Amino acid sequence: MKTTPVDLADLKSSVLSVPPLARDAQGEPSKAENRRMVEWLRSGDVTTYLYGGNANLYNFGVMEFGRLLDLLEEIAPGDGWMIPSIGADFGKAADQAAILRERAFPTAMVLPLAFPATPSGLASGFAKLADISARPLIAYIKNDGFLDARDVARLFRDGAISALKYAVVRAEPKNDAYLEAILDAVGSGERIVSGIGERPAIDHLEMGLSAFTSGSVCVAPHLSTAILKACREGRLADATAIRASFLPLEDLRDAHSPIRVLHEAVRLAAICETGPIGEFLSNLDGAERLAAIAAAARELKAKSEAAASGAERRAASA
Ligand SMILES: N[C@@H](CC=O)C(=O)O
Repeated sequence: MKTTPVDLADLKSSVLSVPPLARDAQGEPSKAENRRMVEWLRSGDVTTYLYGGNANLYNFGVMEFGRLLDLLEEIAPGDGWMIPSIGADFGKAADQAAILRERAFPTAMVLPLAFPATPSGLASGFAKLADISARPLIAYIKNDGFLDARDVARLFRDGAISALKYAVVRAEPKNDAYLEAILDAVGSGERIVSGIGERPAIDHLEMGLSAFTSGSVCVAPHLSTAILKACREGRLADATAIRASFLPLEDLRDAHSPIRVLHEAVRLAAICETGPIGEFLSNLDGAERLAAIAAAARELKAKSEAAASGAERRAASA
């Protein structure tokens, strides 16, 4: 597992997968099933695993946190970068940051608390959490104005954060005054990752962001990696064509809850048995809805497998 400080190459080198957390029938995180998830991602050259919203860590207890960190260490590939999340409220985040201080994880992401919180209160809280954990953290902006752009720049300068996950949904991702203000204040997008999956990722990379996070990468890692690679090589038409394969599943995620649909999609595509989704959420039901998710997830996974075997064939004949 990567234990060195986060550098620019770490942020650029892989899609940042945001996996669901597989749990057993008793609701305990399952080492075997989460390992299957990570191995499938690794087969598609995905080396970064960010356990946050899709893992329902918003509702994960402090007393279980150490055991989760143990599990993440155990299932991490040798070159894997595991990123746990802390929070969302300050008190829970501070308790988790104290646990993190004793561990080798290079960073953790702070889950966003929209209420009760103010931009300046969040900025000073982030600095305290970085002190408690003794490492720079990853900030996660999901709502307009969550943090002041100048505070984001200051948190970077002071070493309180090493990256920002930017996830404010816009009808037109390139028309985003808040993101522009953050980019102006920080001076570059090299430590900012697009945080809303494949849909806005190409536009965000064009705007200078370094990479993107994704839930659906858990179904189709080879294709998501191909989007990142195509963007890096300036093949935007190729990236856009590959992205089209993700839209049926992304549409279902947007319609019925991104977290809940992903949890079932991974199971229905036979990637791993995800089990119960965790407290304060409930697994999706409804035969018709699950059938639609299964069809979209299986088709997307099949395309990822086809891309993988095409790449293997090309490598063998080269
Ligand atoms: N929310 C997005 C990106 C991850 O944070 C997704 O699940 O695709």
